[in-house]
Amino acid sequence: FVAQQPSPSIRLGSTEMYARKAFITGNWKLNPQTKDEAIELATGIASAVTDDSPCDVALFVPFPYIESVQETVGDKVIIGAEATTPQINGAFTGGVSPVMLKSIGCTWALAGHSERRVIFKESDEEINEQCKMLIEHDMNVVLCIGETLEEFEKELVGAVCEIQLKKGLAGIDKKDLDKVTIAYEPVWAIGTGKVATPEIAQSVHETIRGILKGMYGEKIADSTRILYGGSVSPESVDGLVAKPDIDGALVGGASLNAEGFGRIINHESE
Ligand SMILES: O=C[C@H](O)COP(=O)(O)O
Repeated sequence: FVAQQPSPSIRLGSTEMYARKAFITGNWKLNPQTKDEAIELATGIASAVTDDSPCDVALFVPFPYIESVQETVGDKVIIGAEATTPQINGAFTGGVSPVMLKSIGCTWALAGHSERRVIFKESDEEINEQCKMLIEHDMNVVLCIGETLEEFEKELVGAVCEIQLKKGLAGIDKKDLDKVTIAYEPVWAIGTGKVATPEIAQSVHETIRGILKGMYGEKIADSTRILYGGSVSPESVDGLVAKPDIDGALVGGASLNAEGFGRIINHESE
């Protein structure tokens, strides 16, 4: 069982249909507070991943814990970074580059999380540089996109997703889309307990897949995994992942509880 390089799709016979394997991912954000707690949490999560689990599993964890957590989970869980710096070296205090991450065996990272966009003021252009640099170094990226509550209320969801997708993926070639996962995270649902209904999330995911189709063609759009993020819980996961265009979840708060996240990993699947 090797989870480090999940195959995003399986071609079904001679049809143009692609089956996307579910992908459950956790984002620990600025948690937990010590390395020992991180190892304990990772141990619990890894024990929930079995050969019968219906998905690939990844955890995006704070930089100082990456190596210890990788050792803890072995090849059961992908371990990635929560953010990266697109520059490779030089005077960029606090930066962590893809090359540094690769040197410790870490080949996955998030880009464009709304907390990076809002709190750390990362622009679409900077996020695009991060994505391109990760791909140039043969790493995998989960590009996060999503609208604010105000944009949602003004019915700008499709427009916002299109801008963030097109700017985030600008200059990224079709042949590299197998290294890209998209996470749709409505800002109003993050950490608020207000999960988007499966119907709302499905409708946005369908729109996102349509935008990807326009950018890269049907095959790429059909094989790219699109995750939902925003207050996903053990109770809400089944309804979300049952929808045809929701290929998994990016889970914040609920990934800090091994039992609950284990339930999300081992969600109901057909
Ligand atoms: O990256 C994860 C998202 O920000 C969702 O966080 P949440 O599950 O705590 O709402």
